[in-house]
Amino acid sequence: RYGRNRSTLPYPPGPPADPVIGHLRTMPPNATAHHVFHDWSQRYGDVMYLEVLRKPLLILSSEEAASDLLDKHGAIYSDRPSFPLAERLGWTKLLGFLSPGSEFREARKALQLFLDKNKVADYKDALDKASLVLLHDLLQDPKDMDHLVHFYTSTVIMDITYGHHMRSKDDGIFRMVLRLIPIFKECTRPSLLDLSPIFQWLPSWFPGAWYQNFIKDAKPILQLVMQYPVSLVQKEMKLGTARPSFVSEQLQAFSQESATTAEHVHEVERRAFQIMSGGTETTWHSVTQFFACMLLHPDAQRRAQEEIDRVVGSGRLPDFTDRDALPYVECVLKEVLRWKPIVPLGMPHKLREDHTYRGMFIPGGTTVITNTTAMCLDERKFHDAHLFKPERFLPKPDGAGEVLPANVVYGWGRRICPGRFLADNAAWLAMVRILAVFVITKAKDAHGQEMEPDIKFSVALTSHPLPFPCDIRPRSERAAALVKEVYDLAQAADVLAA
Ligand code: HEM
Repeated sequence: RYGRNRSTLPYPPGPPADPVIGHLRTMPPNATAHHVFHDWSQRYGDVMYLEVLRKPLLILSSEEAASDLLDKHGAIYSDRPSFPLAERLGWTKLLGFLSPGSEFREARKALQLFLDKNKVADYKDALDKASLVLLHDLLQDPKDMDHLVHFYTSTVIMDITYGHHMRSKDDGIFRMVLRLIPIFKECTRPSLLDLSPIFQWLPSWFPGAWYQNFIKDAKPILQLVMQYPVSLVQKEMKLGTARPSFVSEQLQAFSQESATTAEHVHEVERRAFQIMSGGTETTWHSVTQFFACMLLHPDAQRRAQEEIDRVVGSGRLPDFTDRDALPYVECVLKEVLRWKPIVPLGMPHKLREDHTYRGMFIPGGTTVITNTTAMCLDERKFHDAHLFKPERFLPKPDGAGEVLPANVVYGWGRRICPGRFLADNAAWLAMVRILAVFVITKAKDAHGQEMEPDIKFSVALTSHPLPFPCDIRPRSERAAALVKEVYDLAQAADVLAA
């Protein structure tokens, strides 16, 4: 039910446009769009309207506007725009890209049940083990921090999703996961396909048709990563050796309903892949970003460590039972997520039918972008928003009593991130244990001079700090010995259980 209503109501404001092509020339590149949209929002307001080659685009830069539209009018604001490159990769039936309907509801329900707030308590064991490996490996090879953090988040996801126990970085499935990193980055890059499907027929040598080779190379990798781990679980189920996991639960559920068909198996592959693809990289970004924040803000690092020492002492590692007693650490986690949002422009939604908001007309079919960066830098909500100040979240009078709504970080309405409770637990445990054991300081150059960190970010759909030098060492010999002890015990228990 799309229609134009120009005569009665104005469109939301936006920057000046060219005839016919609209804002095509003014659209910023992906890597800087969040900053440019933030600047524009200061001039044109928190509800901005643009058109690129007649395709309508709405940019929401305040929590109020996003909540009014995407939460309160979720029935019409929960669709996704088309992602031509992702579609050509065969991702149309992945939850993140599905339009609302029965397939969406079923897939969403399966993921929500598996990642629900109470259910994620079952994964604390997996997090505990994976975090011990992270601490242990950081002692051995601190320079490999970024890779080790990625291994941590991947280990957790592989364990709970496929029951696959990754023992080393040479694990075949982990090596497959690594091959996904450049693919995920490329698939949000604008291409000629965004302009018209006709460009899918261009030959790969044609200028600008880079995506042809990309699709050819990426498709078999994606197919392998989707199918292979599920096929392993199927084999293990036949042998009776499968560990409990999302995939084994789903396959069992399908087989109880009726005879399992190839389409059932493909559906399980897609759902599991969606957990893997949504869950490994995002949490990885947040923990690596935490290292950057601690390096840049030694006072915050010290204050969090003092709190942990006071509450937990030095005789054991912190665990989830300590969480409520560590309010400052909680603030550090929130500030890491606010200061540089992991998903700087959220994931776009699409409006299904014409709508009126604050007396302005928004046409059906509009792509809606939530400018998370602008919301996190909103000075009305966050004093000195550009500064990293965890205490802003402490209640008054110790802090400023500021609040970071979960939606701002994890999205909106019917599309809110289903993995948010797991992400929160995984990031918290890694951060609190790293703070308990390590001190993160500036690295020194060959002349013994401290190197001033200049942290830059690689931004596509998600944002990740580019490699930065830092020194990560145990806070004391006791702390290092404790990690080794607990790690050895956990390994021994694992061998016994296997
Ligand atoms: C710090 C970590 C994470 C952040 C910041 C994050 C953020 C987001 C955001 C902003 C969205 C888009 C919501 C919207 O459309 O309004 C999203 C969607 C999604 N996330 Fe996450 N996420 C994180 C971790 C995870 C984890 C651990 C999983 C899975 C285990 C996951 C699975 C998903 C899925 C499947 C969707 C698509 C939902 C849909 O389209 O209905 N995410 N996430």
